[in-house]
Amino acid sequence: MWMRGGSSKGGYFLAEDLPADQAERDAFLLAVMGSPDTRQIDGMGGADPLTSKVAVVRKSQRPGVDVDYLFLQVFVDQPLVSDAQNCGNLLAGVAPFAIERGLVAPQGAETLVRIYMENTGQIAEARVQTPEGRVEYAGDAALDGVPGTAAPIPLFFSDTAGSSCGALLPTGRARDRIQGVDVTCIDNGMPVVLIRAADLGCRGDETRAELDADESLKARLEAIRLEAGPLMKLGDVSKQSVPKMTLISAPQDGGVINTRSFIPHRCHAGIGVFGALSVATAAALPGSVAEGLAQVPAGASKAMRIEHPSGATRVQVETDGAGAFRSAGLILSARKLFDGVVYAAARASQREAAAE
Ligand SMILES: O=C(O)/C=C(\CC(=O)C(=O)O)C(=O)O
Repeated sequence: MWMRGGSSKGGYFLAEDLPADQAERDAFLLAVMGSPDTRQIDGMGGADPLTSKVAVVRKSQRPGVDVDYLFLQVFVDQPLVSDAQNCGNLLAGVAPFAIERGLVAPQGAETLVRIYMENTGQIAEARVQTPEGRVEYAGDAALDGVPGTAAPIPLFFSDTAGSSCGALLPTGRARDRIQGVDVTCIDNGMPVVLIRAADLGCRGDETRAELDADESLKARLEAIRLEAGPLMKLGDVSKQSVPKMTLISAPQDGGVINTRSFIPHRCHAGIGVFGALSVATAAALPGSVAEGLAQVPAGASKAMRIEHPSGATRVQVETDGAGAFRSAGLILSARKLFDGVVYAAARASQREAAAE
């Protein structure tokens, strides 16, 4: 099934429909998307990292969990399929897909689906509108970066710190200096390196196209990223899509902070879901590079708008007495676009790349 999940789009597969062997599975998915090719002309991918994504879903054997979700990023212009990151946007489509495929029975007007996120070993809860026992996609929830409105899918997370790096602050510090630039390395659902835009000669409000065209900026970011990877306990990240690199600047539209995120080689049209949560966490962290830029609301329960090129992502955060994030929620939506048969035959080069 092809679905929009949040502000991303991708293929949703039942685990049992994919080859069990990982190299065969990856070769098949490269062929499905048409990678590597900047246009992905021979496949379903949309020539953008945000539309070259896969969700693999299965019924869960874990107590209290309905389905397991594995996210796979299929690179556009490299023969790589990576499970090293999670994706909160495709996550929005997992619960409707699970109901559509009969993995979860509808429970009345609204169905709660508990999802184990295999990439990070953490749990998310999603609520899907299911009047008359069927998924309702139409509704009035708007998402910046997605035209129109759709039925809201509230998502809730209570345990996202150290998702891939093992600790909220993987270097043990709120601020590090890499390649002469102050950075904050953080992982509250997504490994992210925050850098003040001004420290790299940027304003922070550049368009996605302007930033994507800035080869010297991208080279600088990549050099910092390759050094940050091992410091963040991610090892060699040269063939990985994490950590994400986020330029921050003062909010321009009443939000907490303004962002431009590289995921990691192209600028995001908005910001990832867990990326936004990690940035929100850094914004509230004393000593981070966001200090002096971020406008963080007072109180234990915080409505935080993270500004990005398409508008803002709204995250509702609950903190404990000491100000540490305890849980977070946000409202996304998803839409079923197509359900059918995808035709793909891996070429020898795709099989060889996937076997490496
Ligand atoms: O950062 C990326 O690669 C893009 C994402 C990931 C995401 O959703 C997240 O951070 O949770 C997206 O917008 O789909």
